[in-house]
This record gives sequence, structure tokens and C-alpha cells, in this order.
Amino acid sequence: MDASLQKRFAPLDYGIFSLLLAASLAIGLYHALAGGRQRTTQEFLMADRSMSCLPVSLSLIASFQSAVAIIGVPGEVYAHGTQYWFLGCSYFLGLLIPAHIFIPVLYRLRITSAYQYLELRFSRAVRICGTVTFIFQTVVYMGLCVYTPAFALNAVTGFEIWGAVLAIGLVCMIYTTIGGLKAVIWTDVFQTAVMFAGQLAVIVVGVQKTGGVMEVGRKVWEGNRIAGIDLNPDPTERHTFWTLGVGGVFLMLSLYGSNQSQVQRYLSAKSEREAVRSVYMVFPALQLSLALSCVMGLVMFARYCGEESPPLASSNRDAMVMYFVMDMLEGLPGLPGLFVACLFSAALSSISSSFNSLATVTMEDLIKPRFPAMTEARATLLSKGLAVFYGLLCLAMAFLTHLMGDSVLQVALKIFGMVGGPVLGLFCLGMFFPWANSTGALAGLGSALALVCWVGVGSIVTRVSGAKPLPPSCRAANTTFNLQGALWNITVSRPSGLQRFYSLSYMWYSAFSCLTVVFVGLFISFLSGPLKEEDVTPGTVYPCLGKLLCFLPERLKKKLCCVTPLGHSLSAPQKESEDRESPEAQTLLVEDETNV
Ligand SMILES: O=C(O)CCCC[C@@H]1SC[C@@H]2NC(=O)N[C@@H]21
Ligand code: NA
Repeated sequence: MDASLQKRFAPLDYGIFSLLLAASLAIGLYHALAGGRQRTTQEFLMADRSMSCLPVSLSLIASFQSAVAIIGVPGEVYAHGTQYWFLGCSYFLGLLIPAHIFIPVLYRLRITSAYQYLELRFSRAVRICGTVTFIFQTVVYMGLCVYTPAFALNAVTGFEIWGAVLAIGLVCMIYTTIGGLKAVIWTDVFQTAVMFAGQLAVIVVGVQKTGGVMEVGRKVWEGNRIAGIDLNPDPTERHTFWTLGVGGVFLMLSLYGSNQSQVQRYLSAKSEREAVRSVYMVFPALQLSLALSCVMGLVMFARYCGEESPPLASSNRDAMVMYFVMDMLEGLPGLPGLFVACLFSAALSSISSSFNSLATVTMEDLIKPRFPAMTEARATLLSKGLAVFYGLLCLAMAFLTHLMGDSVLQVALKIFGMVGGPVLGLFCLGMFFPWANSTGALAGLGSALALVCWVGVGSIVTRVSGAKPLPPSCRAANTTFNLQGALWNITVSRPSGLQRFYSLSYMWYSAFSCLTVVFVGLFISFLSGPLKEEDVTPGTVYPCLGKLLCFLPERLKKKLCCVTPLGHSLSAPQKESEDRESPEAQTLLVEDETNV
């Protein structure tokens, strides 16, 4: 980008930014020296299952709110309008279902890795497949999280990309490796606060510099950026109420229901009730962060829509967001540093959660079952070594990220759909369908991954990445403009056949892959001999049929294989003092440890 547009940092900016990194390191160091000094895997990986709901909820938000959303969502709203905001409608079911179905089932099994559930319900093979799929998804996501802030910074300030990547990667590796899950959660709390502060600063200064709230409102209205509810049922339509509101529910379930990063936070809560409470506390904070990033996109539109050719309009939209921020905050020493601290906080909180959960599942699902006699000290040391290994892998992934094209937000959501969706399907198949067996689960997972990766790769290769950006102009609608508007609305010739398959909205990938696992899984299970109630491990099936058909007599419900609820009836709240382990799960876990 030409030097005239390049923005410079004041010394105070560097000061604030370094302060953030230092604070994160300090929190990590504190947890390395305080408490149990991270000498057991229970403390290093599970925070001694002692966390209360507030830090858990802030850590849940921070884990999947990275620079990808903080830069990607404003860019999305700037180019396409506020349709994306309807994603907030998916947060209701997307959080209620994890709170009242996934947590009760997973928490009472007292597991460490979410994928232990897959072995308890199906078989070790299914568990290994789930773990490997999760590892792949998380490594790619980490690369995206590291690269995004570094790329945006470099595009606008000339900040050396690999300097930023190393800064993020090293700081994160240090405090995650020495401080364990406690450090990750408490740094997430601090970093979430910095994230909100940074976004708020840009919005307040941006509105003030663009002529005030009324002026911004008028411009975004005339610029056709306020989207109404779009009930178009066409699944190839990129963002509609259905793709965001319904497809988004499956996306949220794949993150908050069956993703180790989030499940590990639920399991680190000191009681099931604390875990459920933390999910309820996530809801308002997620809505707020979605609102902040959408409003930031609107302010950015209002700021540049009057100009003939907005700066950087030609280049990557994510870089343009960073330019907008520096354009707004320049001349206010400290604020550019605050926003960069916000970006790095977003990245650090997501990457540290990923490091820690990768180390956890690798230990619990891939190493411990092979070496059951390993001493606690060696296991903890190995977990720390894994955190370093995954840190280096993440830096390598950052290289690959910039090959993916698209806006980083779209890439991230595609990955979650292509890889997170099938794993969600395994959990749904296991929890809601007692007849499903491990043959069906493996067949379902394989077919879903094949199908949804075919769609995903196809859409990238054939570049049917969906809607065109709206005209970037906010001048009052005059005749020529209307004509131009009309021209913009001509729909390209409707794709047919394979093209139509590739142009499936990426927001449907989670739902599509999840339902493929369920349908194929059930079909193969019935072909290969469905399980009976007594074959299913107690506590691994959620008796949703029993709840839905609660009006039926017990006899009939038994017949319909609505298996009896978990160790404790699901409706009874978990008493604090009562020992969490249901007798069946307890005996089971003993077997699990022995039959290695
Ligand atoms: O920001 C990221 O790191 C990934 C993109 C957002 C992931 C999803 S979108 C729905 C939910 N709300 C969030 O803030 N993050 C997740
Ligand atoms: Na984050």
C-alpha cells in the first residue's frame, strides 16, 4: 500500500500494546507459581474443576471471538449490510441446547476430553476419529487466528507480519505452557475486557468523526445497509434469516456443544449448575460483541460511502477495516495501541484455548490410553511439551492461511462447518438415537466429511463465493443511482447441477454435515444391527424421546426405547455436595481405565 496511506504508531501505542502482552504473561506466571503450581494434569488441563461461572463464561466467549470476528464482521457489514446480524437469532437455541442437553450428559460422565464420550457411547475407533477431526479443525483455526491480526497490521502500518506472528505465538505458548487452563481462563477474562474496550473506542470516535449518530444513521439507511428479514428459502442464498438463524444454530452447537475448547470449560466448572449458569451468561455478552462488530461496520460504511473511491477499496476487505480503525484513531495517542491490543487479545484468547484443548485431547485420547502406567509428573511434562509442539504447528499454519483467499470470517465459518459439523453429528447421533452403533457412527462421519469437504473445496475452486457486495455509495437515491441499483440486483444466471451444489451457502455446512452423519449413521446402524437399550452405556443417551413423548405410558415408552435418564434424573438440579459421579459412570470409568 502506498506510503501516503500508511499509518504510524505513537510511542504510547507501543507502550499500551506491550502492557497487554506483559499482563498476559504475568497472569500465566502467577498461575504457574500459585495454587498447585500446575503439577498434575487435573490442575494443568482441568483447573482442578474448581472454576466459577463468571471466568468460565468470559473464557467461553473469548475462545471463539478472535480477530477474525473483530475484523471480519465489520468488513462483512460494510460490504453486504446487516444481514449477518441475524446470526444473533441462533444464539438462543445455540446456547440453550448445550446448557440443557450437552452439559448434563457430558458433565455427569466426569470426563476430561469431550471425545471420551464417543468411546463410552460407541467405541474407541469413533473416539479416535472424533479427536483427530477436532485436532485438524483446531490447528487450521489457530493458524487463521494468528495470521489475521498480523496481516491486518502489516497491511496498514507496515508492522512486520512475522514479527507479530512470533509475538502472539511466543507469548501465548509461554503462559499457556506454564499456567495451564487456569492461566488460559484468567487471561481470557482480561483479554475479553480489552476486546470490548478496543471495539467501543473505535465506534465512539468513528461516530463522532462521521458527524454523529443521526448522520451515520441517515447514511447507512440511504446506503441500503440496514437489511430487513430475508425469508428467501433458497439454500444457495449466502445470508438469509434461514442460513443465519437456523444454520447458525448448528454452527453454535458444533462450537458450544461438541468442541473440546468449550466442553473443557464446562467441565472445569466447580458444579454442573455453575457450568449451565456460565452458558446463560455467555448469551448477553455474545449478543453485545455481535452488535459492536456490526455497528463498527456501519460506522465504517458511513465514513467512506460519500467518497468517490474509498481507500483500499480494491484490496482485501479485512485490510480496509484496519485502515478505517487507524484512520479514526490516528492523532489520539494510545487508542491505536488499544485497538491493536484488542486484536492481539482476541487472537491470544482463542489460540491459548486451542493450545490447551489440543494438549488435553492428545494426552487423554491418544497418549494415556497407550501408556496407562505413565506417572502424573511425566504426563504433566508431556502435556506442556505438547503445548509447545502445537504452538510451533500453529505458526506453520499461519503461512498457509493467506492462501485461502476469501474474507477470513468466511474461511473460519467454512472450516467450522466442514469439520465441526460432522463431529457435532457424532454427538447428536449418540445422544438422541439409542439404536445407533459405532459402525453407523464411523460410516456417518466418513460420508459427512467427504460430502461437506467436496462442497467446500468445490465452492473455493469454482469461486462461487456468493453474493456481490452492495454498491459502496450512500448518495441520496437519484435516477442514475436507481438504475445502477437495479443493475446490481440482476441475479446472475441461476447455477444448475454441480454448480448449484457448490453454491450451497457456507452457513448451511454445519447443518448439512451434522444431519448427514445422523441419517447415514442411523441407516447403517439399522443395516448392521441396531443397539438395544441394555447395550447402551448408561448416562450417554439423552432421553429426548422420553421427554417429548412424556404423555405416553411408561410401558410404551420403554418399548420405544426411550432409555431411562442419566444417573440422576436430568430434571433434578445437581446438588452441590452430592458426589457427581453416577454409579454406572463410576464403574464404567474404572473399566475404561483398565481395558486399555
Ligand atoms: O471470531 C472467530 O474466531 C471465529 C468467527 C466467529 C465464530 C462463531 S460465529 C458464532 C459465534 N459467535 C462468536 O462470537 N463466535 C462464534
Ligand atoms: Na479470542
